[in-house]
Amino acid sequence: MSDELLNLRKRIDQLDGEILARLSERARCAQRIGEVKQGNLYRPEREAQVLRRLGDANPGPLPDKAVQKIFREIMSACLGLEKPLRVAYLGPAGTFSESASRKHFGSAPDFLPLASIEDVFRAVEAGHADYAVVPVENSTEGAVNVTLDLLLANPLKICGELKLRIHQHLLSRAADLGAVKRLYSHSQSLAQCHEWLNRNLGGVLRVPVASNAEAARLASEDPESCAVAGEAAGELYGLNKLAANIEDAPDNTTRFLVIATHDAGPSGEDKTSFVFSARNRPGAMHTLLEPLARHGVDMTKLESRPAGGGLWEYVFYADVKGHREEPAVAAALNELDERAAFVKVLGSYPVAAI
Ligand SMILES: O=C(O)C(=O)C[C@]1(C(=O)O)C=C[C@@H](O)C=C1
Repeated sequence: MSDELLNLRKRIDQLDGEILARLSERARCAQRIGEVKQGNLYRPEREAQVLRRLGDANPGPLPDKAVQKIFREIMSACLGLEKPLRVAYLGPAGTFSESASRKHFGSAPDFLPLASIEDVFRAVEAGHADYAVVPVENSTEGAVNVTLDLLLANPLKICGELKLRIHQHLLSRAADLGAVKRLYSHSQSLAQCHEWLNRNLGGVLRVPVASNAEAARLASEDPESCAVAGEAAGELYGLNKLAANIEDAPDNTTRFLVIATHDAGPSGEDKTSFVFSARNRPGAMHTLLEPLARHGVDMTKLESRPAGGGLWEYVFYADVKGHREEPAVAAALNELDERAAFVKVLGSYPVAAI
């Protein structure tokens, strides 16, 4: 071994020792915070501030995202010392919802895969889970209506959001595409990759199944099958990646919400989500949204859903920039409340930090 290599490794050992000593000191601080702070131990607003500050202060050469991932895990482990969290998601293990849950909470919590989005909401309401991660919209497929309907019907709040780039891979026990006779996947993933599949696997039978993870499990049992699924499912079932990133839209992304019995405190860069319904009168929508414009509140999303009560009656889901405790947002929501048939604030939460 060259002298230079030897010396560099010695330096790394020394630095690792220093990092470890500092990490232990940080963990003791977090433990003490857990004893002195009142209320919820998990503080999404504080975590978002830590991640943003470190992203801004990063001197390199590590990319901001890499630094933030490391600190996400550090905070996850520190919070685990204060209290292990239980996080519910739409299972089975290996789904994109699991990847989203781990991206947001790190690996310290106990993760609880459940059979439906309804079950996920119910688990938090019944206290079987502290938090839940649910998909709310996909850049190619649009809104996840079950989630929107449950947000309206439920007393639970939104305390966070995150975005996950959805990369679909062709996974199999087979060594190459030529040996494959059947393809399993969730219908949404088949839709997201149909152009690639038509070009490369036109003659192969496509079998829609309940989830990508289930598709990977089936492919692991039969070397003549393959699955379209994400990285996590492929690793869980030990499959070869025959082709990577086969999604047709290069920026395929799903937005997830974090659900709890409470929302988040102000972090300095927040969003507020609410649902409202309009009285059926000409110009009603303009009257309702006018206070937002007058108070300088930016709307980032507006989505309609049938109200369920009568034909052609709608509820509207809106996201605005800012926290509900900020004066402009509070004033605009108050005025909206006076004018609308119904308003429900779903929560204020930090804009996705990573
Ligand atoms: O600041 C706190 O309230 C902490 O508990 C510390 C800490 C952290 O590790 O930085 C851990 C968990 C919280 O969700 C936020 C931050």
